[in-house]
Amino acid sequence: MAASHTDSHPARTELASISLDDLIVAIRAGGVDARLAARGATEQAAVRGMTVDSREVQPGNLFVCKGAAFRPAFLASAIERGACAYLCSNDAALLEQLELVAPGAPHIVASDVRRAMALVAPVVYQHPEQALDIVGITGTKGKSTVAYMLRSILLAAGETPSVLGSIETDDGIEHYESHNTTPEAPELWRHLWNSVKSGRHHMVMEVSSQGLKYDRVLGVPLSIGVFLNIGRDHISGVEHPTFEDYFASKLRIFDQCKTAVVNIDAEHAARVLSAAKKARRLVTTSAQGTDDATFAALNAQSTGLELTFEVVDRLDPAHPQTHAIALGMAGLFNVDNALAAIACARLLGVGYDAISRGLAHVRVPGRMEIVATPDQHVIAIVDYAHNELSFETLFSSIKREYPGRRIIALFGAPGGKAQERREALPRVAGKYADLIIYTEEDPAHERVEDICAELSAHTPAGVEHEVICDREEAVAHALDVARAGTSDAVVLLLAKGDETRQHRGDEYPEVESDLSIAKRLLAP
Ligand SMILES: CC(=O)N[C@H]1[C@@H](OP(=O)(O)OP(=O)(O)OC[C@H]2O[C@@H](n3ccc(=O)[nH]c3=O)[C@H](O)[C@@H]2O)O[C@H](CO)[C@@H](O)[C@@H]1O[C@H](C)C(=O)N[C@@H](C)C(=O)N[C@H](CCC(=O)O)C(=O)O
Ligand SMILES: Nc1ncnc2c1ncn2[C@@H]1O[C@H](COP(=O)(O)OP(=O)(O)OP(=O)(O)O)[C@@H](O)[C@H]1O
Repeated sequence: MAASHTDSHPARTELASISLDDLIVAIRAGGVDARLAARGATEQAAVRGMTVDSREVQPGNLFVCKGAAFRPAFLASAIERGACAYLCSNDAALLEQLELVAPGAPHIVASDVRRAMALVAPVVYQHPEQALDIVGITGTKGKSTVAYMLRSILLAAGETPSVLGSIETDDGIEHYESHNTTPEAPELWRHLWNSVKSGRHHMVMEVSSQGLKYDRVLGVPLSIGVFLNIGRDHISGVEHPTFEDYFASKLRIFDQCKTAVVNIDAEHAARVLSAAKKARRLVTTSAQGTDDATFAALNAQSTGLELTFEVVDRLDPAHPQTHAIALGMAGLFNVDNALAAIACARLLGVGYDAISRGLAHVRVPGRMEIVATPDQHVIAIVDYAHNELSFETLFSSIKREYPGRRIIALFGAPGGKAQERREALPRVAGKYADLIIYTEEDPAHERVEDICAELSAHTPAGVEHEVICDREEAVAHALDVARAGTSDAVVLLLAKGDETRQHRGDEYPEVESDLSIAKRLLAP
């Protein structure tokens, strides 16, 4: 997919200036009303780049005034930093306030400022999508994992894809720990532009339900849209009011993708498949080996240190092919994720040599990372699972993958939020674990002792458990207990992944990550 249109595109290194009139045309073409104000000053208003954050304004930027927490002072500061014009909503009181802080500044007034900023962003950033294959991945669980798997495969194939998701943002020019899974439209288009500027051909991005609902990805053409799974999550006053709203938001991914990749084993698959008809092409995956799927996995097994399976590839139905895959991660659910990554890679024209190498060496930070003693008596797994849904998936998978091993689980619960986890997590872990160790997990303004006492109180009767508030000490103790045991053990270090900070009070002090402690103590 990539090479055909990428190679025909000339290299671009600098953004051109765009007139406000051109931006108005783009907004109106997208069905949003817009008008230009302070026309007399517009000769100076040649736009180069744009932003929604006054703290990031560069000279020549268009500044977008939007948001619940927006203050006119942000515009004043944006102008001071060199913004040449602003975009705002058609609200008389707001317009009056903005005129006071930026008298005579040229601006565009739009009937829907969120959609308007998404409509102008591709024009400001000179349509970088024409030179990229953009892969969008949505689902309740597994988005980051699939993104990293696909990146690893593309790297093995000699490409350097950009990545945008909940863990990191890397577009070849900017590289940082992400704030949101899917950024606001102007930021997103800047990352697409940077990708083109740095000579990249692919953007692999996680697409959150919030991103879809609030038009952050409006107009971003996806070569491939992946729908992994859907479960109850992100339902709250500040996210989605209902499961229906959450589900419907996620299904919007099919409005903008050429090829849809759908996991047909997931719950609600029939509705997902029906929505996926909007895409020009449908490709399906199944880890249950079904003959109906375009990509199916057979004989999935864990060796303790890796997962192996065979993939049956029916992308060309007349010539199905089967390949052996080894994945350097734990968790049978990662076969679902690997199939999605394989499907994307194949659609992008990558062969099985690079697919096998990419998957064998993939590392997804803090997700099902394995550290073992040389004799494999103790296998530690660092994972990010932190809610009921991911605990249930993780523990049931571990029980099947490591039959006969003693299961020692270590986790806590965060302070000041998600109160129900204090009942749910011990209940789920208690069904599978032989020993649970409760410890610190971002206590914020609560006492770790109190949170752990609540977790202890909800532990099912008869399940052995301990409290060790100092997380480093707790991890060391879990590994010591496992090492000293007569039977082989798997130690699950949960919920923090490879995070290196604890949220204590208003501070975020640095701590050693679970992964680093496990490596130091088990495999120095
Ligand atoms: C704080 C908050 O709740 N913000 C939500 C709100 O944004 P908003 O447009 O009203 O903007 P705001 O946050 O009130 O800030 C006002 C504006 O002032 C600007 N500003 C601020 C300070 C300053 O000095 N100068 C300045 O210019 C800010 O850049 C911003 O543009 O309304 C938007 C929709 O209308 C939400 O997307 C957005 O969610 C924030 C970004 C957020 O973190 N949301 C989470 C729930 C989220 O999106 N999560 C998903 C992952 C979860 C999933 O899988 O669905 C994600 O994609 O990250
Ligand atoms: N396909 C899957 N099905 C169920 N659980 C999964 C799947 N993939 C990963 N998980 C679990 O979810 C956790 C988070 O995985 P990942 O970061 O890939 O998901 P995500 O969709 O990006 O999540 P988030 O939206 O929370 O950032 C993993 O640590 C693992 O426990």
